[in-house]
Amino acid sequence: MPQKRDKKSSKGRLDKYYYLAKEQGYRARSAFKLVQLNKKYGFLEKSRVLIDLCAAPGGWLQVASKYMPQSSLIIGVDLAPIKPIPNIVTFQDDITTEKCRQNLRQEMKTWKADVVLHDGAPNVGTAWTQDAFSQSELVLMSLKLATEFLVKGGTFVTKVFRSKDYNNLIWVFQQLFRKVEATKPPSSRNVSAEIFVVCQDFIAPKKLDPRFLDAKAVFAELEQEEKSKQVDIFHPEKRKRHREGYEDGNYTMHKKVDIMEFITAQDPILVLGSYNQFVFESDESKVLLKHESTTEDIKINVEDLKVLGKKDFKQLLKWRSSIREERKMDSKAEKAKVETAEVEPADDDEIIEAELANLTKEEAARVKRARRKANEKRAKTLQRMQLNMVVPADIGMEQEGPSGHQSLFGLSKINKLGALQEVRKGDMTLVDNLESFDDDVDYHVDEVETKPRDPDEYVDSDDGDFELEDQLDAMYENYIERQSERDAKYKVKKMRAKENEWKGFDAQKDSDDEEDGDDSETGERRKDKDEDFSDDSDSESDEEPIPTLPKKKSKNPLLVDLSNEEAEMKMITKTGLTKKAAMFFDQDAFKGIEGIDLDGDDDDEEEEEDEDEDMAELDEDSEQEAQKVPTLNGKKRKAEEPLEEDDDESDFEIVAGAPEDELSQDEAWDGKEDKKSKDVRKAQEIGLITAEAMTLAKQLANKEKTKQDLIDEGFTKEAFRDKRALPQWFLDDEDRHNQVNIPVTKEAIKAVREKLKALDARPIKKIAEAKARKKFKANQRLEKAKRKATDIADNPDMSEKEKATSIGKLLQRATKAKPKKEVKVVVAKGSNRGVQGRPKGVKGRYKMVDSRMKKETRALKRIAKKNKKNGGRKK
Ligand SMILES: C[S@@+](CC[C@H](N)C(=O)[O-])C[C@H]1O[C@@H](n2cnc3c(N)ncnc32)[C@H](O)[C@@H]1O
Repeated sequence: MPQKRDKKSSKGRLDKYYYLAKEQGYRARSAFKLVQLNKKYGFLEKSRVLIDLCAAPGGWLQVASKYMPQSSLIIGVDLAPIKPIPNIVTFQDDITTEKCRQNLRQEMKTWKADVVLHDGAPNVGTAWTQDAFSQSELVLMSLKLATEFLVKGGTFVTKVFRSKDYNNLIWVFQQLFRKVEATKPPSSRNVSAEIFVVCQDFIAPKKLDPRFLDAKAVFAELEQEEKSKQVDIFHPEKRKRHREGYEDGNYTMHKKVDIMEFITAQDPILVLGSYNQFVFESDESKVLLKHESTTEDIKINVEDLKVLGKKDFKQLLKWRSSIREERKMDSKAEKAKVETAEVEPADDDEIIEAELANLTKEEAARVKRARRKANEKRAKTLQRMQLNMVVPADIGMEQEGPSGHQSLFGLSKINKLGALQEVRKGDMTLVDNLESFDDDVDYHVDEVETKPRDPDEYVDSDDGDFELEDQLDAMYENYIERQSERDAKYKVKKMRAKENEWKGFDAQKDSDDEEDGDDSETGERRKDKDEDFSDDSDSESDEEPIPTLPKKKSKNPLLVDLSNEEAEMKMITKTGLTKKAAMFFDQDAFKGIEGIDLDGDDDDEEEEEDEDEDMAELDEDSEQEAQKVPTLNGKKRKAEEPLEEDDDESDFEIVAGAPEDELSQDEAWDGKEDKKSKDVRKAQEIGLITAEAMTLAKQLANKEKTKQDLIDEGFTKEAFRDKRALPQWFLDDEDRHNQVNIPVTKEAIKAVREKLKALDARPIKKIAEAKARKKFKANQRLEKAKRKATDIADNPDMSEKEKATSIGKLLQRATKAKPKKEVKVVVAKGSNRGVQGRPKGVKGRYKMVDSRMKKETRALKRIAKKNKKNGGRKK
């Protein structure tokens, strides 16, 4: 059920002045208007007598009493009752009446007022029943009272609304005061048409022409040229809205119209902007009132259109759309009719020009959208970084990367035509076809993105709506892209289990078909797979990029030529390693290890940057290399051999949910097949997990050994031993004593230890998240306190000392740690003996204790003490 809208909070009514007023005990936020006016003109401090006309609820009176000298005479009058304020005289009257004048006279006795204030508004507190003329009249009436009670040289402060009468009023003020200034204090809302006129130095003429204070004479209509009010039907939005005053010829402040006007209007936005209220008066609209889609929210919203928030606004437009749709008011025939009736036939040049203009506009919109998307993405990443949820390395991987030659696959591009699905299947024909009409892809994209808007669509969903749609689109695209990325990663992981070398899509096709089973695999299932890997990608920085492609130069626009990069990779560094190898050993895990510290040139920043960029890829390669080892060791299959997915003896068979086995990870590498699957899987996931793997990887990278050497070494007598017929006791014995002696270097052991240490030190995801959350909340608290402190600091109404204490208290509150929750100790005796779960009458955290536990704790303490005495030696 829709929530009732809180009128007070809409339009940001509860702004900082509202809170400040609350904090400082003012009855109304309007008090700050007088504070600010007085700050500018300084009339209160030097006054002894003040009259506040239209003073309820008394905010201005409070300010006056605060700033005026003690024992000043302050009188407040209003139609509404004013709650008593110490040392202030208040009474209830209509300031336009003689009675009010008499009462004032009585209170003033022989005194003259130094200041007369007037903040009256006829509409306040009631419905908008009065018109602007009454407001101006009220001002004139207050001026009349001011002229009667003001001392010569006194000040008159009044609120006026910008209207046709404004200039006339100012002219009258100028005849009676030497200095007249109109001003809008910062606390007066911009959306309000009110301004304040401060009239200083009252002339106090001996004789006053009564026409100055006669509304009829002052507001006599000036002869005005009746301007043509032709509405530009092609650009209705250009019609100037008189936000801060009244439309010519229309002096009513509150305008209402039957809701059918809004429903049937060609431009509903214009109607919305022109009226204050929609009413259900006509028969047709009465039917609408009972319509099921006319919710309470809609009914409330239409009561005051000037305070509509964006959500309300959209809600109202959507409601209008639904009604129009239901009544078939948007039929194309009708639209066409309107169009043909309104649009004049244009010549060819005009059409071309219009089209060009349209295209430029669309292009600009597209660029803007792209920029916004990029900004959103960046903001999101930054936010995640602030939450410590990512490390910079992650960011690099999340970035789309420069479009064009840098990115490996144009996944988003091929995805546009559903080709990604085909690629998943391994069918490259569609993708290859793309090559020939690459431009078309862009064309299609543009066409989709910049489809001209239906005029009614425009009307029915404001600009904000489109922005929202765009944002959602951006998020969705981002999501899809990530999904395809993950799909690729998923495939890579799977493929790695079967294949040593990437064969390209074509070679991969068959195995992929088998592997994916039916390619019509639902999105649901694919999502599941993604989820399996999602933890990986979210929490680990070592996300895996797509494997390198074959060197064969491909003309396919979707494939990036990496030959140059590969050549670069092969460059020999000063240390004698290939650049690729040097970069591999530049990883954190190898830092500080003498033998592996291969960075020969620390100062070469450029190279370092390059290395950073490619690190992920290299890491991947190295992992692949390392992961090939168990395959080669355990089973003699040549790297170049095609895969046989269904080979039962495949070393990389991943057993789903295989039970944990107790074998050491090292054993994963020595060719033992059955129980090692878990270790192999771990090795696949984590990469270089063992010292042996490190050693082999180092040897490979240093070119001490070739792949062939490793394959050859894999041919041991152990590798071919058929263990199926052997008894378990024998196998266990063999496992224990017949270990293949693999030479492991000191450095490798150290590196592995470092790596494991780093892994241990890394908090688990949940802890990291909780920490991030805690930090985020603390930041928020601090931000809030800062905001409040700024408000206090800006408050002109507080002394420096007051400000300092308030801010101090605020910060103290913000930084104060929450008291630790107490744990109640409950002794398990009496009614609590043998109680399962929470004992009766115990709230919050508790701990059950019993006498046995007490004795045991004491005994433990005693033993510990004894041991300490004996220097830790046991007897
Ligand atoms: C904006 S409020 C004044 C707020 C006041 N300055 C304060 O700070 O609390 C306007 C007031 O004008 C009063 N008012 C309007 N017409 C009046 C009239 N003819 N005579 C007396 N008061 C009137 C309303 O009752 C309302 O309380």
